[in-house]
Amino acid sequence: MLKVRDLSVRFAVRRERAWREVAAVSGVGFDLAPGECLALVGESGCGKSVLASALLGLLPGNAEVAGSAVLVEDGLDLLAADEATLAGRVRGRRVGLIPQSPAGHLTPVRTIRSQLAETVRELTPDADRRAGVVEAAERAFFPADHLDRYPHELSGGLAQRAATALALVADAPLLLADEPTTGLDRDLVDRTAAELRRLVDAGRSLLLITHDLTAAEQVADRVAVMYAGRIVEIADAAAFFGSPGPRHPYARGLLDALPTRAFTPVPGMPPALDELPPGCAFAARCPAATSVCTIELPLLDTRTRHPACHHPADHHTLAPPTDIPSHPDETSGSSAYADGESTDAVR
Ligand SMILES: Nc1ncnc2c1ncn2[C@@H]1O[C@H](COP(=O)(O)OP(=O)(O)OP(=O)(O)O)[C@@H](O)[C@H]1O
Ligand code: NI
Repeated sequence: MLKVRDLSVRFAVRRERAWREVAAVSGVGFDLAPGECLALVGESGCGKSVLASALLGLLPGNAEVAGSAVLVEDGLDLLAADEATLAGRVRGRRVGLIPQSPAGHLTPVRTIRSQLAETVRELTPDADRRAGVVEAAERAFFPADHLDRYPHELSGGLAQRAATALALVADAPLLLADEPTTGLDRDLVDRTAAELRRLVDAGRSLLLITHDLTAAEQVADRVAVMYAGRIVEIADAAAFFGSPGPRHPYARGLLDALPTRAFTPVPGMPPALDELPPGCAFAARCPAATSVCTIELPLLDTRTRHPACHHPADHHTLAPPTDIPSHPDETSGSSAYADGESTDAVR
């Protein structure tokens, strides 16, 4: 469905009377198949929404985009397409967006019913195939008795559901959902996750951007972990959330931060994107970092799936299951991470 290669986004910003370059997205690549959901996870500010905006041509004027994002069906490169093509043929029709801040995507002076009705008319010109407004609302669990309200009369969760309903009208084959479960209670999160999964099972491709690892686990086939603008690991969801778990120390840290797991947040903060260090951007926070990490930038190998890390957890040296007698040499050190001499440690 979609092939993204070497996608980078730079913002020019003025700070203290000098121009600086914000490296919001760097060298991102992934494929997305029909009937597949890829979850993009990572801390606030790591570049997830900028990536989605780049795919839809919705970046502001101070952004510079490089790379390609090709819709496989007809070879259209979303990054090279002009605004008329994107507005007339792509957005809403071929690529649906469930936006992160629904307020900005709803028209303030019109009711939800009128906005849905217009979108239904515009995107399904064939009257026979046209879904009713109530039906369109129901797909996103938007209650019919709230259809005559204006956006400002809705709670955050209801505005999110209205924006989701609008995004689903055209049955676009590719969906970008940017934090679609924000502001929803657990029950609605589960229902939204189930509806998204149903769309994927019906053949859509879904890029699910989320902080919510529990929602990602419910919906995704694969997980891409983003840190400081780069994808540092891509893994099958079952292996990522189950056994043997992710290999990148940051990805392992994200899971350990979950309340259902160790509940220990990754210490420290990500670096500013306008002053990234020369080596690994995670090195300063990483339990496995050594001197090479501060010098040499590790890159994800999308073919071998080797994570962007000099010392990834080596699944072959993870502690063996307790029912199998282990060789003493294999368990000494007991670190999940490969090698990394302590004399070489940064911290
Ligand atoms: N127009 C802009 N000019 C300069 N920097 C920008 C601009 N838009 C976004 N950025 C920067 O790009 C980085 C990535 O932002 P982005 O919104 O993609 O993060 P995110 O991963 O979606 O975070 P969140 O989970 O909070 O939504 C941030 O550091 C942000 O400040
Ligand atoms: Ni975002």
